[in-house]
This record gives sequence, structure tokens and C-alpha cells, in this order.
Amino acid sequence: MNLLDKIKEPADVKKLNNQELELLATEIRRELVRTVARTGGHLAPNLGVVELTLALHSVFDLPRDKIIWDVGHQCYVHKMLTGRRSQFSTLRQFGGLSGFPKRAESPYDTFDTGHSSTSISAALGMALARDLKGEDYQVVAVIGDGALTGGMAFEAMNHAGHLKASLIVVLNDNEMSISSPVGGMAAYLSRLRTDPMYSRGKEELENLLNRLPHVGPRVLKIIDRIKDSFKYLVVPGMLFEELGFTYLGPIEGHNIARLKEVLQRARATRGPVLVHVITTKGKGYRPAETHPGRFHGVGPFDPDTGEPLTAGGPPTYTSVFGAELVRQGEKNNRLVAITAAMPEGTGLIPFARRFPKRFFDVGIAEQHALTMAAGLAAAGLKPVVAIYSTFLQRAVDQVIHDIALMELPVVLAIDRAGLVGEDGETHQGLFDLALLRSIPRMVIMAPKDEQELRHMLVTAIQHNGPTALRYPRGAGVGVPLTGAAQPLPIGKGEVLRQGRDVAILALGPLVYAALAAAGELAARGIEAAVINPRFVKPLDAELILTWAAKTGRLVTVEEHVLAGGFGSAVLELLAANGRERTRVQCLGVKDEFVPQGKPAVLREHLGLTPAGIIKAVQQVLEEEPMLTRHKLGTREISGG
Ligand SMILES: Cc1ncc(C[n+]2csc(CCOP(=O)(O)OP(=O)(O)O)c2C)c(N)n1
Ligand SMILES: CC(=O)[C@@H](O)[C@H](O)COP(=O)(O)O
Ligand SMILES: [Mg+2]
Repeated sequence: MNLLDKIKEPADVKKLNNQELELLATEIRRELVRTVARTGGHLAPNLGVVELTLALHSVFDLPRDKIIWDVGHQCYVHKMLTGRRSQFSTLRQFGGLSGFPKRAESPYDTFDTGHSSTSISAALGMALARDLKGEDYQVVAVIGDGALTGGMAFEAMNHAGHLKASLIVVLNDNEMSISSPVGGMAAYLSRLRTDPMYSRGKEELENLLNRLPHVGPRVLKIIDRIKDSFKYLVVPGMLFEELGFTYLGPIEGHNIARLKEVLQRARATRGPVLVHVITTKGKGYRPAETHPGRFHGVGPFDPDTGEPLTAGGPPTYTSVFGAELVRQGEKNNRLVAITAAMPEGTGLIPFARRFPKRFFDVGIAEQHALTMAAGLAAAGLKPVVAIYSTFLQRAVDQVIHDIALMELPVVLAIDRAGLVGEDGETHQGLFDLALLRSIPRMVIMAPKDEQELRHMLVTAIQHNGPTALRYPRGAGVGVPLTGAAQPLPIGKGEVLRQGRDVAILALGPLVYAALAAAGELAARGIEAAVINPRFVKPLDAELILTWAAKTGRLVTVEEHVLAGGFGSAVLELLAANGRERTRVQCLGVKDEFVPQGKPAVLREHLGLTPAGIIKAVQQVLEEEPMLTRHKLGTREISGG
């Protein structure tokens, strides 16, 4: 029996000595690589925190003490050590273990995360609640150097320092966000890591400063000032100290004995403490250490070589977007591209390489990205912000207040819209339409395939006002990518198939599921029209009202929550035009969060498939039980 087999709960980790913990670390790494090679997941971040997680479990009393994992993508080791190892093979699968911390999954998961830079705020909240209730436990936020670039982390540190609340922030510094981290904080951390002055003990330096002679008040003032400047030069972590934190570090994050020692010290310190831990992203697995960005989040791969297992296939929406943006950039030197720490994920690398001066990675700072785009637009440029649907949620006020109110021509290229799959609840892109549709002046589009995405990008770039186009994660439909992209008439949909019994309005690539459904329905004697609405705002009112009148029955289909989505927009249109009596079935996501799973499995689960559409069509037909199919074919439609 190996050591890992004996670990059922954190108390078992506490029984191990440092040598045994090192052996356990090796076993954990082996299991991480074996499992993630099959399931896909965030391998490199987890390989980097093996010793840190073991040290945290050794020093703190879980679940009495609380650990909050920022982003949460590095919580796999924590899950293995907290009674979930037997389910580890189900990681990120439908019905299996989540790839992120989940309170509903285990009492050892104290706070659900997924979006970056929330951990210190949550930890502060818990610490304040503990103190108000007169309780006694430790609260630890583990945050990466990338996540520390997010504004919320600064807001929380500023406040925690002000309150002098006792909490511990462990800064896991691996010199990487998904790609290279951005900005002054990254540079500061780098100086802390590399300057030999900083490896000296902080106390030693402070003692030295205090031993400087005290003389008359004027001289004292000057000396104090010199001491302060000197301190900035030589005392490690002065920035954190100024914010009110006790800074401990930097510490070698793969040395368990040292980690335990410093965490014990942090535990015994009153007020906010920051423990600066230096780790290697991907530690212990050569392909991940060599390519930490690629192994940040991976699909299934061959564990022997690190090579991905996925076969070829159509290009992704992301890559088609990226290539078209470069083409448009060649024609228009006012075009600039912005990402918030996701240059690879949003397909902007080709643009960044071709036009380095017109590309901006702002770090994990979605709000800043949107307002900066507004500034660029106000000063005459054409910004395209490429952003995941889920992360756009962070910056809705910036879209309203800084973009739409001034009618600034900013393009939101919303990637990962709809079901994203194995990342689950925190990452599904299911709210963007509801959030954006309510904003005056927004033009919102959804392409049915990757070729239409090209046309929509040009439409957005040419429009003189705020626009958004939403497209899914993963491979396109496989349609030919021919000719130059052409602007589409704003607010106009297209009829893809005629039919007199019902009209199916399917948004985005679900159009193809609707066409498949219509084919099957035809074989059963039901004639379903299929419409690609293209625009969620402005809706093609004329087209939709015409088909409502023609068939009296509509089915709307969307990969989005039903509340406030495309179907809602159609219902509002019908109501506003006295067509309330049109029979409508709306397919989409009901009032619930959608868990992790392969997108195809999730679509099956949610009925967003040809079979689900057929069922919805049957329902709108059955709402009129007096009619037979034959009668339907000859029935005179009175309309709404
Ligand atoms: C609000 C938000 N924006 C973007 C992301 C995507 N994202 C996930 S992890 C990550 C990098 C985090 O870097 P770091 O905190 O240093 O963790 P590491 O993976 O290096 O351990 C990014 C940008 C996110 N989860 N949340
Ligand atoms: C943890 C996180 O937020 C990202 O790493 C995210 O998982 C990336 O998703 P994609 O795989 O869709 O780029
Ligand atoms: Mg990092």
C-alpha cells in the first residue's frame, strides 16, 4: 500500500513526517498526471502546489480552519487529501467531481471559486464573521501571482490592512498567469524573488535600522526619512507591509519543512499576514514544466509524451475570429485588440504578433479592459475586446456606463458563449444576452457558423456604436471559409427552410440542430420552417411577426438562460405587437446553474438537441388537441 492510499482525511497527513510527506508528494504528482491525461484539466497549476497543499494540511486544522483557493483551479491536491480520492477519476465529468472547490461537495471546500481574485475578500468576510461571533479559527486565502493582478485582490488587501483583521494570504508566485503576468506587480514580485538583499531576514534589517543613533528632533526626522527610504530599498515586501500586512518570505515553495515552519509563524501572527511562496508551475512533469502555459488547462493527452490526443477537425470559432481580426487589422490601422489575461484562449496571439503596438493584454482586469476600450474609442480608435462570456459578467457596468451611454464603437467579441463543458457552473457562458440585451444601443449578434462569424465581425467593426457577437467554445461546424467577409444588414435574419406548421427560431449553431429536427419532422408530415435570427438586438421584428402570423406557432432555441434571453425577446416582441396568442415554446436553460460535463452530454441533458427541438415542436402542436396533422396542413391561420 502506498502512502496516498492511507490518506482519508487531513488528520492522516498530519501524522506524516517531512520525509514521508516528500514521498507522498511524488505519489500525488503521479496520480495528477495519470488522471488529468484522461480527463483533461488544470494540470500545471496543481503540480505546482503539491508541497504547498501538504504543508497547509499539516499546519492548519481542517475543516475548522478555512482555506479559500483563488480561482480554485489548483484545488485537485486538496480534493485528493480530503476524502475524494476514490472519485478522482470522475474529475470534471458530468455527475463527477468538480474541477473547482464546491461547498456542496465537501465541508473542506469553504468557498466556491472559478473567477479570479475573490479569495481575499471572501477570507476577510469570514475572518470578520469569526471575530464578531467570538469564534476561533484561522482563515487562509491562497492566491496566485496572476490572480493578484485583479483589482478585487487589491481592494480586499487595502481593506484588510485597514481593519487589521487576522487572516493569512498565501501568495503562490510561479511567475505565470496563464501566459506571462502583466505589469508592475509582476515586476515587483520578480524583484522580491531575485534581489539577494531580500533573502536576508526582515527582522535583522529592522533591528539594524533601529540601532541607528537617535539625535536631536530635526536630525531625527531626517534620519527617519532616510530610514524609510532605506527600508523601501532593503526590507522585503514593503509594499505589502505598507498595506498593513506582515510579509513573510520569499520561501522556496517545494521545500515542505520550510513551508511548514513559515506557515506556523504566520499562524501565530496577529493581524493580516502575507506569505510569499515561490513555486514552479508544472513542477515534476517535464512537458508541463517546459510549457506551463499549454499545460495550464489541457485536454486529454498522452502522459508519456505530453502530446494532445485530439484528432484534427474543423477550426475553432476562436481561431477563425483571430484570423479574421488580423485580416481586418491589415485594412484598418485604427483597429486595436484587447484581452484580459487570455491572449491564447481568445485567439489574439496572431493579432499580437502582427500588430504588437495595437494589442493590449491588461492582466486579469476585465473592468479596466472595458473602460480602457471606451477611452480608446472616445479618442478615435476601434477597439475589439475579446472576452469570455463568463468573464464579461465582471464588467457589465463598464459596458453600460462607459460604452453604451456614450454610444462608443467598442466591439465585444464574446467567446465561450453557451455551454463550455468541463469547467462547469462558474464558466458556462449563459448570461451574456440577458445582461447585454437590456442595455440601450447595443447591437447583439450570434453567428450560426464560423463563416458567418467572419461576416459578423466585419459588421461589428463597421458599425458606429457598441456591438457584441457571441460564439461558442470549440470547433466550428466545418463550413467552407471562402471569400472576403461582408457586412450583414443590421437587424435582419434569414430563412433557411420554409414550412407552414411551425417556425423554429434557433440562435447560433443551434440552427443546425433545428435543420436536422426539421428534416425528421418532415418525414413525419410536419412542415417546420427554420429561421436564423442572426440578431438578438435589434430583432428582425418583421420576419418574426410574419412567421408568427403564417404558422401561429414558434419554437425558440438558444444556449442561454431562458430568463432575459433570445426567447424572452421574441415573447416581448409578440406581446408588444398584439400577437400574444401565438403558441410559443422556448428552449434554453431553465432557472438553474449548469454543472460540468461534455457539451454534448449537457445539451442532451438540457434538450438542446434535434430530439429536444422535435419534442418542443410536438408540444406547440399538441397545445391544440383538436387539430390533427392533416388538419394542420390545411388549417387557416388566424394569427396571434
Ligand atoms: C475574472 C477571471 N478572469 C480570467 C480568468 C481566467 N484565468 C484562470 S486562471 C488564470 C491565471 C491565474 O494565474 P495565477 O493566479 O498566477 O495562477 P496559476 O495558474 O499561475 O497558479 C486566468 C487568467 C478567471 N478565472 N477569472
Ligand atoms: C481556470 C480558468 O478560468 C481558465 O483556465 C479556464 O478554465 C480556461 O478555459 P478554456 O479552456 O475554455 O480556455
Ligand atoms: Mg501564477
